[in-house]
Amino acid sequence: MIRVDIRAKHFGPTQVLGTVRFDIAPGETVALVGPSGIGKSTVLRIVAGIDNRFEGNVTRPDAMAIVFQEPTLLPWRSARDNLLLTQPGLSRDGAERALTRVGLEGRGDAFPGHLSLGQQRRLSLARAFAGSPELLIMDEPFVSLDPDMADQMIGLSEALIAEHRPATLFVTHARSEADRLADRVLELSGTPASLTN
Ligand SMILES: Nc1ncnc2c1ncn2[C@@H]1O[C@H](COP(=O)(O)OP(=O)(O)OP(=O)(O)O)[C@@H](O)[C@H]1O
Repeated sequence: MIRVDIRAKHFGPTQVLGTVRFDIAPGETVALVGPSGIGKSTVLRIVAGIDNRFEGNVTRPDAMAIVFQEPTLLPWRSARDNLLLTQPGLSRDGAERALTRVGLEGRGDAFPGHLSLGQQRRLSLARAFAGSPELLIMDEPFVSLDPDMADQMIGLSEALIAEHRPATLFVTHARSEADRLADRVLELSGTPASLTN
């Protein structure tokens, strides 16, 4: 169980978040929506443990993966090494299977710069799921993709989530994405932004 209990978050003198409280059950997918600048990424960073400067508590599992807006791949390492370096327990065969699962069969030796943006995003997804995360966090993972590619990536994410069943929290601007992928949609509102659910 992921338990988020944020009571306040300030940037300098500005209070950005008030009470933000929600749980995510194992296997549940939750979308976080709200207007631009309200604090969605700030909530994600706190839930992920990247930002510890807030008032409140977050209970999260150790096995966690984060997918950012832009693929954060190591440019001088092959696609295979991008998986193996972050998942040392993964075998070479396991890496090949993970690449094949996202449509990158036989591309293990390719460097990220030689992959298309869509392929880089597929590799990021493969890397996120390779560690069998109990908690998956995604920050606008489908933004700036053309509609066809966004549709493919959403479909792939949906399938991987169904196979691995992590608790998933993702931010999106697109209500259609939230409705398609999420079991539950949480909306941040107000100043400072809050949410109790
Ligand atoms: N490191 C920082 N220092 C100061 N202010 C910040 C910092 N990071 C974010 N903020 C401010 O906190 C507020 C919330 O930002 P955040 O990025 O969480 O919003 P968001 O809802 O994710 O926005 P968007 O949908 O546009 O990505 C904004 O007013 C932003 O300017």
